[in-house]
Amino acid sequence: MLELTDLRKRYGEREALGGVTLRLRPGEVFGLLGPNGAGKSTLCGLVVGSLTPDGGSVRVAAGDPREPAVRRRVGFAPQPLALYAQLSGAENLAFFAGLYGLHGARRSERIAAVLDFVGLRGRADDRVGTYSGGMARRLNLAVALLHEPELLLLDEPTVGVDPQSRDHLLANIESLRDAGVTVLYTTHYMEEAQRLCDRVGILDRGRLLAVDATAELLAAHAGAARLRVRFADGHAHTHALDGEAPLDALRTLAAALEPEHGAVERFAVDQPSLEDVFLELTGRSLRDT
Ligand SMILES: Nc1ncnc2c1ncn2[C@@H]1O[C@H](COP(=O)(O)OP(=O)(O)OP(=O)(O)O)[C@@H](O)[C@H]1O
Repeated sequence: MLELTDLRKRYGEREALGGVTLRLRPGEVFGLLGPNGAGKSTLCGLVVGSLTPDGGSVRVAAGDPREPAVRRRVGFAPQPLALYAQLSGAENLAFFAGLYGLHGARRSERIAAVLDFVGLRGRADDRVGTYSGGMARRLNLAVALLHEPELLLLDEPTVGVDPQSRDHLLANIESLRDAGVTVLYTTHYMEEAQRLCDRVGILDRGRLLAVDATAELLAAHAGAARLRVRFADGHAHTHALDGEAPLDALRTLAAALEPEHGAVERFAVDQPSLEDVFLELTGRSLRDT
């Protein structure tokens, strides 16, 4: 559905993408995970044909995304909102529907369908300037879906949105996946990627460091789950579980350390996360970048 081959992009001296090769399978939700500045927006711009590569190629359904017929197969919800604040939600949709070549009854039908899908029918006639950040993000998604794209690009769709809109957006992406839409989803929220994505690519400084199913990435790079225990005197102990049952490990630790540090006061099991994968691959924490 989407095929990137040795894709390169520079802005002057700055290399934004340094040779990215990636194939998205039809119907998969692919998470492109990387910190600010990793090159995620640049990659999206190249896929929708708004940027021109300096090297390599982008193929969408075996075509060039700069050709209008190919571009129409792609929906894009960009990170900077592409909406008119002074128009209502419905007027924004009508405007973009016109750009996609949707007219008459088909246009009205698609506008109603996407408004329902993102849960904004009740606010359709209000000016977008009065929307919350989360509602505007949902409308941004609605615009991207008007022409029923086969490939949907979502560039950080949940940044700065309230929890309710975030849940709505994530549920929307899940139903798009169920409907067979191929989704390329960029984020720096690893828990979202873990929840939604069939496969994840770790992008850092313009390079794809790893691509695999989330479970495989965790198994290969995130290490074991960890048991954290805190004792009555304040002593804290962390133990890598490595296949051991947490309660067995807790009993062993308690027997060994309680005589010196007093009773176990608190304990927790930390499951490995994509954050650990990022840390292992880059030596940096995703939160600190
Ligand atoms: N128009 C531009 N001119 C110059 N440099 C740019 C331009 N757009 C992006 N860059 C630089 O290219 C690199 C990749 O940027 P890009 O926006 O693709 O990253 P990103 O992963 O989407 O990050 P963010 O989430 O912060 O947008 C960054 O170093 C950025 O500063």
